[in-house]
Amino acid sequence: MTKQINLYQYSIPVDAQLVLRQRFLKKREGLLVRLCCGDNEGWGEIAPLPEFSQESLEQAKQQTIAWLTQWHQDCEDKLALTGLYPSVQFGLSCALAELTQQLGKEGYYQTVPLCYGDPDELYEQLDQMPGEKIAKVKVGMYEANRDGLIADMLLEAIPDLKLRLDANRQWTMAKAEMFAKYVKPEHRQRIQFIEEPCKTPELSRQFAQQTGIAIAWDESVRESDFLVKKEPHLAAIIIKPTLVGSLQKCVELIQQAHHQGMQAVISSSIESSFGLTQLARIAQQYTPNTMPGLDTLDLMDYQLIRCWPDSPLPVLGLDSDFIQEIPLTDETNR
Ligand SMILES: O=C(O)CCC(=O)C1=CC=C[C@@H](O)[C@@H]1C(=O)O
Ligand SMILES: [Mg+2]
Repeated sequence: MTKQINLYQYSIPVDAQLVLRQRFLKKREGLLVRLCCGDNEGWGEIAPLPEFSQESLEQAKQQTIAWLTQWHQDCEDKLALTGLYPSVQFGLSCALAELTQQLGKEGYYQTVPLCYGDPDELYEQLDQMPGEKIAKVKVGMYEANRDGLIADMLLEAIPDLKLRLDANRQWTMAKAEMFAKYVKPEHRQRIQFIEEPCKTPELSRQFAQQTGIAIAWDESVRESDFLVKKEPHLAAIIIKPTLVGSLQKCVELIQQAHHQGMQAVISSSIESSFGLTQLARIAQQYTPNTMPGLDTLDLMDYQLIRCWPDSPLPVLGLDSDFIQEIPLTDETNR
């Protein structure tokens, strides 16, 4: 069957305030691949996240071009993704899944609103949220007692609210204890989990044990020796597919978590609206009972090709100045 491939590179301006670990991110860059085979086509986004991904965009690009060239020549259509960078595996596996109609069209577009510190913004969003009220609050950036006060205040003010908190391994045990001191014991059950509260997983386990507050693994999931294993107080694993790898690998992690009675939460690595809508479809298909963490589109000034339902952001098409087609060899375009 005739195969055709296109590769695009995009660069979208982002909100001036976006700080990723040590650096300000001024633009979000990535690749879009389009695979065509006969009448079918599949798309994927490959967007290593600075400060989080090990690979650079340039490395991902070179690897993608090499894989695409091989795929174009390959008759069997079974070209493996093993050994590729996680972002490359993820983007290509999505394109292949779309190509072979294995990724459903429906998406889980209700996502957990993300709050970076000002709780007032949350009230209005939560007010309009249909169904289960869940919010995610970043902690560990300011004083731990302030984090505790805010969490307790939100839980007090909204009796059916559930919270997810994310400390990104920022707290020492003393700080984590300080946080917990301000959250009344009767409110603690409504914290679905804190993602990686302490500087090490072992300290996070101890914190959960002492306070009865549930935890989730996020950074740990990306460590090479990570195994999904139920432990006391461990409620969920967070899966950021761009940082984890192929769709198949993500699905395995999800199934392992579900078999052991834990939640698996599909979460953003600040992809464009293109990648985010695919993540919403993955969430709908594989974690339909767990609201995904995909509330990062508003960090960007534009959407890219595919729209997030009801987003007011302008949409860039393939003809926009923010997107460039990367020429491949003549053969691959034929
Ligand atoms: O999980 C979510 O709800 C949103 C995604 C999110 O919080 C993050 C995405 C990417 C990098 C980080 O800044 C942050 C995280 O620490 O989990
Ligand atoms: Mg996190």
